[in-house]
Amino acid sequence: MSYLTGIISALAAAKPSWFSGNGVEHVQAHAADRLPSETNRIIDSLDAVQPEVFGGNEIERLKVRAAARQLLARVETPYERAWGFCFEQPVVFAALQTCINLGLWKSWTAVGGEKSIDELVTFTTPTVDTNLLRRLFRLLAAFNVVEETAEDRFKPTPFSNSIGDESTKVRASLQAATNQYLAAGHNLPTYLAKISYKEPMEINTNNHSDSDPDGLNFFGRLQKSPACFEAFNGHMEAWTAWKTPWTKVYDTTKLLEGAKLDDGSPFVVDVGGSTGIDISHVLAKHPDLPSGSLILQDLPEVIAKVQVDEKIMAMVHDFFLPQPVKGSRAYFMHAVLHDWPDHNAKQMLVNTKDAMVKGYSKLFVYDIVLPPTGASISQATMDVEMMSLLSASERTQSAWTKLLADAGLQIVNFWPDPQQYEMVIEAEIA
Ligand SMILES: C[S@@+](CC[C@H](N)C(=O)[O-])C[C@H]1O[C@@H](n2cnc3c(N)ncnc32)[C@H](O)[C@@H]1O
Repeated sequence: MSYLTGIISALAAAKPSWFSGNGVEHVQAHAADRLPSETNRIIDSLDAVQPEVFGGNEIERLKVRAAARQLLARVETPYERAWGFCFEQPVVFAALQTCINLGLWKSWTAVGGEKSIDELVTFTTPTVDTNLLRRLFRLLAAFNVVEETAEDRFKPTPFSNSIGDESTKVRASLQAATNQYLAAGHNLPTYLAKISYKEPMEINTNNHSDSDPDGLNFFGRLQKSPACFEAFNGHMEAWTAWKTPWTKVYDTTKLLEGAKLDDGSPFVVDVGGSTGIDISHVLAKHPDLPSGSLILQDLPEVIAKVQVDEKIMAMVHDFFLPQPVKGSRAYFMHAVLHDWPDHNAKQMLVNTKDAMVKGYSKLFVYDIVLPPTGASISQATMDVEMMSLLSASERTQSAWTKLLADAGLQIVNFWPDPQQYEMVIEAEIA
């Protein structure tokens, strides 16, 4: 990976001082022939970074992504950074959502190809004013959402195509932000002042309910609005699919040793497992498991829509009630405990522990473990989003250790994913 190491070194080398106060050099990157050779060399190596160079290696791609974001933080002036956060991002998002509302992405992705602005207008319902769409597309082209090939002509990009391709759940993820995340984020500073800057801990009356038109908390809103429910579950699917499958982080083959499988005993119970991506990873890795030994649990409205292999049993279960599946070899919770403050999370853990058999059952929690320093953008964003939406949080290693100990469980090991985003926490009855 020496090529990639070279790229990261080039990214790390670019510092504001390097431009010697020449504002033009870092603004007019395309006027390469007028720039000094060092500038050209750096721009050339940045331009050479294409998705193909990673050969499908996600770890290397994520390293370069992080370095590129750090590069911008170094090179941008404080004013430019502020402008990006507060002036650019809101209108780019507004343009993306408007085109979702008009059905443009879906229609364009279905046929594909470069289109004129007039052809793009025909994809919209209701029909958008041509000049309105031109203005939105000018912005989207500047942000590389679409490619501008000539005046009033645009090509789709992998990103714009993915918004129009429902299977990617990118549209659902954007829509979930419009439905809930943006209003809550906008409200957070006011809400924190209102509660005198105490750390939010209330699950019913909280920042989300403060920003919701009917005063509902996050899950209450999902239950009331099918559109919010659909968007959030889509976002969950996209997020879970983006992560490393837990069966690649912890070797589940170890669970087969000593497992009772021939008497109809449960093998893995996925608690709050949503549409079943994680439990399906177990079946994919161990296709010979007996029918019914893999169990997916979630709320009734989620289970009603689940489509999993017939070997997986989908079951309605509220995790604040006693766990009805006793003595499973493993109980698994992915991105579930991070939705709840400690006192609620402890209740869920106690309910699980009470169903476990000491010395046989294991609990696996797959969640972010915040490092003492240097949390990534993805980890730290998730932590404050949890505060904003649910009065919940991501946890450090010591917070996990304490939470599990309070529920009568002890941690056997932390298994970090190769992306360095989450860890599988292996635990058993203390
Ligand atoms: C953040 S999602 C995680 C989903 C899944 N484990 C994953 O990682 O993709 C949280 C899940 O908890 C479920 N949930 C919320 N409250 C619940 C409850 N009281 N009982 C069971 N499931 C619940 C939601 O429906 C949702 O599927």
